[in-house]
Amino acid sequence: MTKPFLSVENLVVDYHVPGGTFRAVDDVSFSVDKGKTIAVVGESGCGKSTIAKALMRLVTPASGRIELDGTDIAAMSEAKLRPLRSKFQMVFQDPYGSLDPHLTAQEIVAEPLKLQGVRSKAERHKEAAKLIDQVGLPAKSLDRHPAEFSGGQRQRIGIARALASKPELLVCDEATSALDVSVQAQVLRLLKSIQDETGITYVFISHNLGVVQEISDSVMVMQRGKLVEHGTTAQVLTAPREDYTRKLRRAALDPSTMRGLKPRHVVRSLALKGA
Ligand SMILES: Nc1ncnc2c1ncn2[C@@H]1O[C@H](COP(=O)(O)OP(=O)(O)OP(=O)(O)O)[C@@H](O)[C@H]1O
Repeated sequence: MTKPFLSVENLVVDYHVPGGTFRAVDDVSFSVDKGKTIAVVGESGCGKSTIAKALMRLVTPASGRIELDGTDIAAMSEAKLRPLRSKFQMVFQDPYGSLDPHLTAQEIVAEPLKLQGVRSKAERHKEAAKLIDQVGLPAKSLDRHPAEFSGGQRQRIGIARALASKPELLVCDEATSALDVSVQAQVLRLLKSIQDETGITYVFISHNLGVVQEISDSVMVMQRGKLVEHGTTAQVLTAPREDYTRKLRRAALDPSTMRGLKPRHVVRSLALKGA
């Protein structure tokens, strides 16, 4: 059997808070094979973004292992991490806030290439233009600034920037949540086609079960820092084993929380009701 591309074992993440520590992720283990997508779901504050930050090593876990292609990065020093950082990248929820407003789209996408040691500016810009084309933006986008793009287009620039360093793992933290439903569907299609082409592995954080159903092969459900259920997307969404997952699914079916689901998702989600 081949080893999973990402293997997380007994991950614990603590935050320092006044008077002590707060355990945001408590003994969480999961794995995902190369070229597959795992979704992380759960209510607000359950620890989804903290898992993303730990995978990116933006926070240092208190304990546990994060094996990326066989290398444990959980406790690695920044100096040792630096050459590996291009392997794992992140796409954020806010496509505007995460892009430098003073740079053009081409400069934004070219920047990671500088960090990777591509010395020639012409070379960096050529590669950025290729990536901008790959994410479906027209060539005339190259000289524009973030303010001149729509939310969906900005998210495409964020994806192109994340792909510039040819990562093997992309963590998408609510990457489509700020987008309206049709644009959300386009960005999901884009992510899927990139995965088909490159074999990239995704960790997809979302509160939207419709989106999760669309993109992921497996789902892990978090509650108050703990992993409560983990299985294939079909199993977790159609035949959840845990009450908490059933509650999340019911909440997703509630018309007041349906905003953000495209009609196809609503139909599918409703179809799940009888399952
Ligand atoms: N820097 C921090 N210091 C202290 N506590 C934090 C910090 N960041 C997050 N937390 C706490 O850790 C818990 C998990 O937060 P996290 O952002 O991972 O949740 P989440 O599931 O991503 O939530 P949301 O869906 O609202 O983004 C929350 O209780 C949060 O208040």
